[in-house]
Parts: sequence; C-alpha cells; structure tokens
Amino acid sequence: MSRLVVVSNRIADPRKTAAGGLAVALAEVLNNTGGVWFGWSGKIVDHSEIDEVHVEQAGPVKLVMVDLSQADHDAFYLGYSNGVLWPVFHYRLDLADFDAGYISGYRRVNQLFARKLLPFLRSDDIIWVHDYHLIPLAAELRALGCKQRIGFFLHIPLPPPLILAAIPGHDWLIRALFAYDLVGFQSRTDLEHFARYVESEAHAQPLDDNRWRAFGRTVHAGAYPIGIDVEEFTGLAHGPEALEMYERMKREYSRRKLLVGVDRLDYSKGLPQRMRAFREFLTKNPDLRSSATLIQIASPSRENVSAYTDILHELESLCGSINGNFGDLDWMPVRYIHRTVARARLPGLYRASRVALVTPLRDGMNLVAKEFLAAQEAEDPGVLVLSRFAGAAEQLKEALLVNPYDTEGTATAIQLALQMPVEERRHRHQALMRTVREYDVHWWCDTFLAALAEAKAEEKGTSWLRL
Ligand SMILES: O=P(O)(O)OC[C@H]1O[C@H](O[C@H]2O[C@H](CO)[C@@H](O)[C@H](O)[C@H]2O)[C@H](O)[C@@H](O)[C@@H]1O
Ligand SMILES: O=c1ccn([C@@H]2O[C@H](COP(=O)(O)OP(=O)(O)O)[C@@H](O)[C@H]2O)c(=O)[nH]1
Repeated sequence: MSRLVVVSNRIADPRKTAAGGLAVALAEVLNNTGGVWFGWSGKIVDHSEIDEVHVEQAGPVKLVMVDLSQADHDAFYLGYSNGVLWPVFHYRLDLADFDAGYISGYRRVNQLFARKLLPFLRSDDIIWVHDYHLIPLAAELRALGCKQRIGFFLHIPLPPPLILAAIPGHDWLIRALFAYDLVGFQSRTDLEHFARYVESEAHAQPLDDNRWRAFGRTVHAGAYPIGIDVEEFTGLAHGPEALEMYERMKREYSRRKLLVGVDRLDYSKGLPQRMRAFREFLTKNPDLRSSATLIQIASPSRENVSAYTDILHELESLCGSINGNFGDLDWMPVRYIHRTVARARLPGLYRASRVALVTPLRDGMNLVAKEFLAAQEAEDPGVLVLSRFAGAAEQLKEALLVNPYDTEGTATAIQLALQMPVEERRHRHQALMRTVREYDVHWWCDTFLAALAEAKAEEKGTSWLRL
C-alpha cells in the first residue's frame, strides 16, 4: 500500500490536541493512516541555520520539519499568505496588502519546501498538499522531477473569478493548480467558482466528470467538505477535562442559559457583528436579559498582521460597552476570553451551552459548528445558529441559518434559539448529527484519496507543468 505524505504549513504532534481546524483534522487522519507529515516547525531561525531538517517520530507519524528565516516567515506567512491570499479568498479586498515584495518570499518558501521534501519521498508515495500557503508546491516538485500523485486541498473559500482576478499574478497562481492531479474544495460553491475562473480567465476546456484541460495538463477538481472525528470528539466529551468544565459551567451558570462562541480571533469570523447582534437581542428582549450569558473564546491568531490587531481592539471595546450598558452587580452578559482553550475541555463547554453562535462572514468550513453538535446530549440538545456564509452551511441545513451582516435577523435567531422547545431542538439535532456522522473526517480523507488514485490513473503520460 502506498504511503501517505501530508504537507501543510502548520503541523502539530498528532498525539496532542491542536487549535486550528487544519491541524486538528490532519492529526486525526494521520493517526489512522500513519505516514509522513511535512511542514514548518513553527521556529524562526537565523538565515545560516535554515538548512537543518528536523525529524521526529510521533506515534505512527514521521514529522519532518523545516525552520524559516525571519525574512521568509514575514514575506511568506504574514505577507503573501495572510496579507494577500487570506483576505482576498475571504472576499476582503479592502484588507489585502498587495506589497510586490511578498510574492518572492512565497515562491522561495515553496521552493524550499520542495527541495527539503524531495529526499524523503518514495516513488509510490501519495502526496497530499494542504492550503493556500502551498499552492505552487506541486509545480516546484514537478520541476525537480517528482512524478508521484499529488493532490491539493484548499481549506478556505475560493472567491468568484472577479475577486480572484484582483490579485496581481492571479493567473500564475491558478495555473500552478494544474500541476496537481486533483484539487479539492470545501463546498460546491468554491468548485463552481473554480470552474468559472478557469473557463473564463484561463480558457480551460471543460471535460466530463469535473475535469478541466489547460496549460497542457488535465486537472480533476471536486468538493470534499471536511468533517470531524465524531468518535474521537465524543470520547473527549466523556474525558475528565471536559467533564470538569461541564460541571463548573453548570455550577456557575445554574440560573442562566449559556451561549457560546469559539473562534480564532480573525476578522473572517464575524465577531464584532456577532456582538452587535447580541446587543440587539438584549435591547429587544429585556425579559430574557438576565437569563442569557454569552461566553466568547477568541484564541489569539496571526497577531503580527495589522488587521488582526484592529479586530482585537474593536471586539474588546464592544464587549466592554455591552457589559457596561447591560451588566449588573451579579451578571455580565458577555464573558470574553482572549486565550486558546485546550480542545479537550471544549466539549464540556459546548454541552453546558444552550446555543452556539457560529457566525463567520466567510469560512472555509468551520469545524467548531460540527464539534458543538457532536458534544450535545441527544435528549436535551443545544441549538446551532450558523452563518449562511460558512462552508458548513451547505451541509447543515437544519441549523438556524443567519446572515451575519443582518444584525436584527441574527438577534431574532438568538431569541428563537434560546426559546426553542425541546422537541424541535431534538428533531433538528438528530438530522444535523446524521450529516455530521456521515460526512466525518474519515469520509473526507477516504473520498479525497480515492479520487486522487483515480485521477492519476487517467493522467499517465502527460507532461508536467512548469511555472
Ligand atoms: O495556521 P494558522 O495561521 O494559525 O491558522 C489556523 C488554520 O486556519 C485556517 O483553517 C481552515 O481550515 C479548517 C479545516 O478545514 C476550516 O474549517 C476553516 O474554515 C479554515 O479557516 C487555515 O485554512 C489553516 O491553514 C490554518 O492552519
Ligand atoms: O481556543 C480554541 C479555539 C479553537 N480550538 C479548535 O480549533 C479548531 C478550529 O477550527 P475551525 O475549522 O472552526 O476554524 P479555523 O480556526 O481552522 O479557521 C477546532 O477544532 C476547535 O475545537 C481549540 O482547540 N481551542
């Protein structure tokens, strides 16, 4: 059987719990399949030291890690990946910083990854590259003679062609995708945007069965919505850390209904909009006021990118003003925590909460939505209020779907969620859990890898694309 080689910028020890959906999902996949996980060590070192590759055996997984220099980290991770691609792919052209210097750092680090990965590869390996940091990696590997099957999965949304076309050099970026055998997206919407882009901008020829031909190559593409490991998560929910959290929440908030939000502190997550909707709910529902408390966990993320410090200040000021205006000596409506909470404790918090607010302005998938559902008690489950702009909304139709830009509409959904009768909560939860179970992380991995195996079989003999 072929060995799986996973490549992503962010990697984590799969024996420990990680924050950030990509690391969580890949740790779960690799724990099952074994193989190699190649990526950035998380360390920034002097230029002279970057030749070193760190190898560590973590259970069934070999972790192979490279360090980055400060200049490469700044241009590749903060600059091009999170200053250009992240905002544009999340439809935020206003936040993009199109500094012409970033692209060379992005290319340099992709070349470094390709060079450092190559000696670890076996001829029958299957290589699975993840996310926007590494779009040109397959082309760089091909340039070094790599002939293995290579798949790519984009964890974040792909915007419509005209938004994508705002990126200087967008054609280069999309052309790079044609060096893969299979390109996977989170949703059918993303796949449709890809099809429209390659047909209109790259004049690709659409073939049957989700294949497109351009630049002398044929690429397969598909939608493979990522899921969670339901067994693993319900296991965590019965673990000591989650139970301790659950008991504590129940004790402290015995007279209140809890609403919960768990997000990286990212402008894509719609946190200020969520707070405004909660404020609107408190204003419109004086009778429900003292019975509802919102716990918002906002874990620190990418703090050296200025848009992230701006959102931190906006959120802090909103939470402060809501508590100042509505709070009382014995009640604060918002508990805002700017820290990462260990994933093993989160199921306890989810289970103690009547409502989850998952209201991103755009999100590739959002695994928190699925984790919240998996942590509920089937007899007395909580309600998921979900943004229609999260990838998860394409699957989780029985959630209370909201437009996070619509403050009043979201406030009404919060009220409905808090007052929803138990029969309706059960009914919705059952239907949602059927989907969460069916399309779990194993389905995601197996379906993608099966499609990658087939994609290659049809590709024999084609020339490799050079950037
Ligand atoms: O690595 P960071 O810069 O610290 O950021 C954490 C991860 O954020 C993004 O996660 C995405 O993947 C999730 C799983 O597919 C998905 O549910 C979510 O909607 C996405 O935002 C990013 O794409 C990852 O590369 C980062 O590691
Ligand atoms: O304080 C936190 C915040 C988040 N997470 C985990 O990080 C992941 C977040 O993934 P999601 O897809 O929701 O969003 P992303 O951060 O990847 O954009 C989920 O597994 C959460 O349980 C965590 O363990 N602690």
